Amino acid sequence: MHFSFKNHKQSLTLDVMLQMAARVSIVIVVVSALTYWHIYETLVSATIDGLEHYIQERGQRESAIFKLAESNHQIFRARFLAHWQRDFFYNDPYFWQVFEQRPDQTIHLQKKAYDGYYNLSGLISQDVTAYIGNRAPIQDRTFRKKLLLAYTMVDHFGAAWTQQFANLYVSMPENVNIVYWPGVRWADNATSKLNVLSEEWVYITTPQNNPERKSVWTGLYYDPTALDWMVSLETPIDITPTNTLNIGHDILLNDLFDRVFNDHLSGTYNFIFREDGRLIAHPTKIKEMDNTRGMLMISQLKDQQLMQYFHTLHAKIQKKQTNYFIEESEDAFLATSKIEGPGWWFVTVYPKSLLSSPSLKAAKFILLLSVLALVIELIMLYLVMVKKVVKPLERFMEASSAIEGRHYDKIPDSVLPLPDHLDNEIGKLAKLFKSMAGSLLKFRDDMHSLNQSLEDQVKVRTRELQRAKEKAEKEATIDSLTQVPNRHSFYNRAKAILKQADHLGEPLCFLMLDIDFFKHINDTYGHPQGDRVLIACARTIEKTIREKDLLGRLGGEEFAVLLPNTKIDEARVIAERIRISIAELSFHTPALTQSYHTTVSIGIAYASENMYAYELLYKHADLALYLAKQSGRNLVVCDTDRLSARKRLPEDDI
Ligand SMILES: Nc1nc2c(ncn2[C@@H]2O[C@H](COP(=O)(O)OP(=O)(O)OP(=O)(O)O)[C@@H](O)[C@H]2O)c(=O)[nH]1
Repeated sequence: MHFSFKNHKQSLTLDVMLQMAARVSIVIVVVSALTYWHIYETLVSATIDGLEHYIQERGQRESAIFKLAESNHQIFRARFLAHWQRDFFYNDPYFWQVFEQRPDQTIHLQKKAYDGYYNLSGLISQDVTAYIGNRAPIQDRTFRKKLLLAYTMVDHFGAAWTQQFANLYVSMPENVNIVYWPGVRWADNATSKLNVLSEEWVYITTPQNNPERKSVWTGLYYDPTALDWMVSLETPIDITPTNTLNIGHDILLNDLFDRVFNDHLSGTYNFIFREDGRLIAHPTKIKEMDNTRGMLMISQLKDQQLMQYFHTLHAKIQKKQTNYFIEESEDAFLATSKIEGPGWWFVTVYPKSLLSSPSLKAAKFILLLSVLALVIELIMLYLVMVKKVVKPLERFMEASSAIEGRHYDKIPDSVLPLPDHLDNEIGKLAKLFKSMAGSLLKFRDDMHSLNQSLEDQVKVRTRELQRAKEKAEKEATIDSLTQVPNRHSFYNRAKAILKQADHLGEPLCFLMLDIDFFKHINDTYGHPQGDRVLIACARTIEKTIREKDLLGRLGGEEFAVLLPNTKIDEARVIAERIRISIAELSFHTPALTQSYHTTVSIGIAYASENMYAYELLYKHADLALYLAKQSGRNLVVCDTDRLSARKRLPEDDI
């Protein structure tokens, strides 16, 4: 049997597979989405932890140089004041051995202070230049003492600190600057026009600009002498409120910028800004910074993303007094740490795409694996469904078709095997199906037997009915006593014969017989004897007439014989033969004590031409019989005899 399916709803396997595929697909999508979400959240958490460590360390690292500068200045100031209070050794000859006055009245250190010479301690002094404006109070011994102590300390400390700093200098409000700067003869070419008080690194230290008298930082600037980005730390030393000086460090920022730009986590970038919105370092804004010589405000840049970062971080800095934190913006995590000293903020921009990308990759991988697993599962399901469900169902369908075709025996006999060996529901169904087919088979056989039995009964009953019918018919047409046609039957048959004779124009005779004195026999010998006489007369008449002749009992002791194709003379011969045969019969009483005889009277009517009517023949025969009775009985009288006798008999006798 072949089953074809127009669509999946007609195939159990396809339907189940499609439904499963649809539901599992939803699960796969949900699982993939959850995987993405879980990995992303895990990565975010791990990244934030890592970033906190990173930014903390990075902040400390980038702050180190600035903190060192501040530390250096504290040491320098303490040492300077200590020397001053202990009345630092000073004498003019020594002062003028290292300083010199130029024609423009400005005072400089002698060239040897830069080129190198053995000082009073026997050590080499070098790399120091100095400029003292021509209006400085050089006549003031205290001023000269301040200059010499400052020079001596710059000479001593400068060499120790050049590893980390470009230089060390001391400036004074009297238009003085003494600089230790290897490789840079800073003051050599300075003329009287130079006023160091106009420089930021000096004027920010004045009591007006720095009333708290603490270390202060200049802004970022590009130093044309050093060809480097710099920031300077200035620390005031107040010998008295009016006698002051400042220590200065120029901190080269190239290394810092280089680290900002190049030392970053993979996929991230760093930038530095100042709390007031000034951009200190940014890998993509170098050109703008050069153009503005380090005075670039973030708001000047038309960079919406950077502005957003700044606003986010600024709000956070204002709110939270902490040196490092992680802030989340729309598209990135902003790991931020304060750089101690100049009050800058170091920011690492960690794009969220760095996290979403691996999360998406993992989710895609899970999705791919799941789809692969689904395809394999569907193939397995298809194979299992075909083996475990479809094949058994096909067996059931074949078996059902067999039952529909009434071939019940094919199932219990396992011509169409059902999976009744299985222990599951299909196995149970198969057993039930087989049992049902067995019941149907038994029912069919029972029905067949019952049918056969009914058919046999019907046959028997039909035969009985036939016999009864035949008997009834016979009883209806045959006289039960004499077994010859009764009056009614004789009449019907005689009419048919008469009709045929009339049609053929054949001659025909009608005999009417009546046993003589029959009442006497009954009365004398009993009614049963009378019956025997009637039977014997009938048998005798039968034997005497021809096969084509028709005998009938008209009633009582009266018989009639129709003789077809018989002329009157032939009829008379037959009638005489009957009369004689009966007369010759001998009867005995049951006890054989007596014997007796009987006779018959016969009337003959002849049918010819227009005489074929039964009633007419009957009447004529009856009249002839009457005449025979009247004439003495045991006689044969023809109708024609009666007519001739008529002439002799009165009409009333008829
Ligand atoms: N045993 C017997 N008697 C019958 C049967 N049918 C009629 N009978 C009797 O036949 C007798 C006829 O008597 P009747 O009509 O007087 O005629 P009959 O005695 O023969 O006198 P005739 O005909 O004049 O010679 C009656 O006694 C009837 O009871 C029958 O089937 N069996």
